[in-house]
Parts: sequence; C-alpha cells; structure tokens
Amino acid sequence: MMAKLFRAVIMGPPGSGKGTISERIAQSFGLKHLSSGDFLRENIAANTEAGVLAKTYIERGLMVPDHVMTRLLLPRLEEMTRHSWLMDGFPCTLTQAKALNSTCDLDLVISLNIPYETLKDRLSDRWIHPASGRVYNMGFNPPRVQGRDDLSGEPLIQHDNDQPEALVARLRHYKDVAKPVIDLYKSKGILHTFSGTETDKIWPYINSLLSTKIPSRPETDTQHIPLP
Ligand SMILES: Nc1ncnc2c1ncn2[C@@H]1O[C@H](COP(=O)(O)OP(=O)(O)OP(=O)(O)O)[C@@H](O)[C@H]1O
Ligand SMILES: Nc1nc2c(ncn2[C@H]2C[C@H](O)[C@@H](COP(=O)(O)OP(=O)(O)O)O2)c(=O)[nH]1
Repeated sequence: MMAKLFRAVIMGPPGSGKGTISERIAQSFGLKHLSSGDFLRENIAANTEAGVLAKTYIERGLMVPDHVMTRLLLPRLEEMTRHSWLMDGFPCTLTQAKALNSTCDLDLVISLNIPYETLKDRLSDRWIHPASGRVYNMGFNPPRVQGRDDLSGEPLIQHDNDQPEALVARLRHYKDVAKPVIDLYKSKGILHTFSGTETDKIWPYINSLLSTKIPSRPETDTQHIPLP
C-alpha cells in the first residue's frame, strides 16, 4: 500500500539555514526539496514569461509579487500529486499562504528562529554558485577549492543584499510579512519552531520530530526519483 504523502514548509529569515536543513531532510526522509529561489532561477534561465518578469524584481533586490509567485509555483505543486515534498522559500506572505492553502493541505511547518548576530555573521560569509544556487559558507561548509563551485569549478559570488548594510532592512521586512503567515500556521496547529545558533544543534530536534511523522523512507513509487 502507498504511504501517505507528506507536505511540509520550512520558513525562516535569510540565513536561518532553510536551504541547509532542507537538504538534510531531503536526504534523510526522501522528501523532494523544492525551493522558490531555484524555481525562479530555472524560469529566468528558460526565459519564461514569469521568469523574465521575476528577474526585474530580483535584480533590484525586491520580492517577486505574489501573483507571479503563485502563477509560477502552484501549477508545479499540483503536478506533484504522487510525491512528498518540502517547500523552502514559499509561502512568505499571507496571500501566498492562502493560495497554497487552497491547493493542498500541509502536514507540518518548520519555522527557524535564529538571532540577528548569527544571521549577520553567516550571510556576510555566504558564497553562492549563481547558476545552480549551491550555497557555501567559508567556516561551516567551505568549497573544496576556495572561490570555486565544487561541481562545476565555476566562480562563486557574494550577494550585495547579504551584507550587513542590507540585512537589517531584509530582516525587518521578513518579520513584517512572515508574522501573519506564522500566526496562520500556529492557529492550524501545524507550526513547529526551532531556535538556536547552530544548525548542527537544531538538526537532531527536527530529525526526531520528522521521525515521528514520517516513519520510513519514501513510498515505493518515488524510490527511483533522484533527490534534488
Ligand atoms: N516566496 C517568494 N516571494 C517573493 N519573492 C521570492 C520568493 N522566494 C524567492 N523570491 C525572490 O527570489 C530571490 C531569490 O530567492 P532565494 O530564496 O534563492 O534567495 P534569498 O533571497 O537569498 O533568500 P534566503 O536568504 O532566505 O536564502 C529572493 O531574493 C526574492 O527576490
Ligand atoms: N557558521 C555556520 N554557518 C551556517 C550554519 N548553518 C548554515 N550555515 C551557513 C550556510 C550558508 O552560507 C548560510 C545561510 O544558510 P542557508 O541554508 O543558505 O540559509 P537560508 O538563507 O536558506 O535560510 O549559513 C551554522 O550552523 N553555522
């Protein structure tokens, strides 16, 4: 018999470890890791109508409007009727959360609560491979060759909006838009918040929570699908 599908969302301010923890969840529990940033980059690379529009916002360091995000992501999620997934980076506004709500029932929402000083230190040291979105941190998970992506060998870059001058405004914005989303999920009884300064210390708690909700590796019909 096919195991019940599992749908989860991970939320948190920039630098809170959403991407890092999502990868661990995907590897340990076989969920597909879906990332709003990766979807956007794919659409930009493919020059889709939504991608061209999204690019104009991202280049200016702005959030992509809700109607563009929902038009882009919801059809992709609707296609994934046979997969368990973990969504990273969406929803991040109440409008997005309500749109997601009308598409699927979430089983669980993970919210990461990380102190400002920690976020600042991590992001000022975050290096990205722009083509793939792969993320490095010079202390935590450095690339094998300094300044180069492990898989492609291409140069890594830093984002201006990861620097401390831009971070305060980004965090303020996150708090404003995320609060009603967090309240919504709290009222539904599916919110689980994790606080701390180190991903390696938070991870065992998330791991044990998920172990109580997802007893085994993925259902048989997903076992041949490579993890993202
Ligand atoms: N749910 C969303 N709603 C609106 N815009 C989004 C959303 N998700 C991503 N974006 C846009 O895409 C950009 C890249 O997203 P991505 O998640 O890769 O990186 P980010 O902004 O560095 O986030 P973080 O620092 O939390 O990892 C964002 O800066 C934003 O402009
Ligand atoms: N020093 C340190 N760095 C960490 C830790 N967890 C994640 N990082 C790094 C990896 C990235 O360079 C940066 C932000 O992590 P991320 O997973 O991209 O976060 P997010 O923006 O997706 O929420 O911080 C951690 O526990 N310690």
